[in-house]
Amino acid sequence: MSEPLLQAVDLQCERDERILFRDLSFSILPGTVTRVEGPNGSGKTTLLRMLAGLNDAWSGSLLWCGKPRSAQREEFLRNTLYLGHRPGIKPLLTPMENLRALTAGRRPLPEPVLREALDGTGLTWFQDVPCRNLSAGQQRRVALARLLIADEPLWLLDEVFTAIDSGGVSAIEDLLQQRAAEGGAVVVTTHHDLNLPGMQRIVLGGGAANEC
Ligand SMILES: Nc1ncnc2c1ncn2[C@@H]1O[C@H](COP(=O)(O)OP(=O)(O)OP(=O)(O)O)[C@@H](O)[C@H]1O
Repeated sequence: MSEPLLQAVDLQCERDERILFRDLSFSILPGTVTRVEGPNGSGKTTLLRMLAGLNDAWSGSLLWCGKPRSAQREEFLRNTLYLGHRPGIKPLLTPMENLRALTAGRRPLPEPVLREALDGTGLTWFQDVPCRNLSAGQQRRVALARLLIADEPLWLLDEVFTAIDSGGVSAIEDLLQQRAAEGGAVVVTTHHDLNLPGMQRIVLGGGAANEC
């Protein structure tokens, strides 16, 4: 069996004196898709932000490739793609300008590759329109174009299906499965009824947590 990319051991997180989850342990193996599920306010976004290194208010341990994540933060960040539940795009910039900004600081990608990614999300005719003039789903698609060019082995995706139409939903589901088939790992929160073959589930709610 291959080594986990990410391992969580006895995670606990408290918000406003309420325990969101405790004793939460799980492994994220290469080649897998994991869905974090639970009712509103159960801590899905909080957990994903913890995994992404964006929230330090927790206890327990997180290992990246078998070693404490804190000791190899740069390597972890280089190998992880996090998409938050907001599209995170700038309204005055065009989709192309946004995609360039979203990928800046990573491996520089030539313009045709970025253009192809936007084409792949159905934004061919909107590449030069300011994003504030796009619909909610189209704005989300700009952020999702990152998935078409991402080579990070670990994807942490918060509510990526929000505002996406049914054709887009199946395209994203295919992408997640493709990432796993390529040996990557995906952790996703969603209220959409995602049910991929072999999918692991982390169920939050009621102050306890289970891995299924
Ligand atoms: N920065 C913060 N400070 C204090 N409490 C917070 C903070 N962020 C989130 N919370 C609280 O933590 C709880 C979990 O929030 P979180 O956004 O993780 O839930 P969620 O499961 O993702 O919910 P939803 O399904 O509605 O998106 C909520 O009760 C929220 O009010």
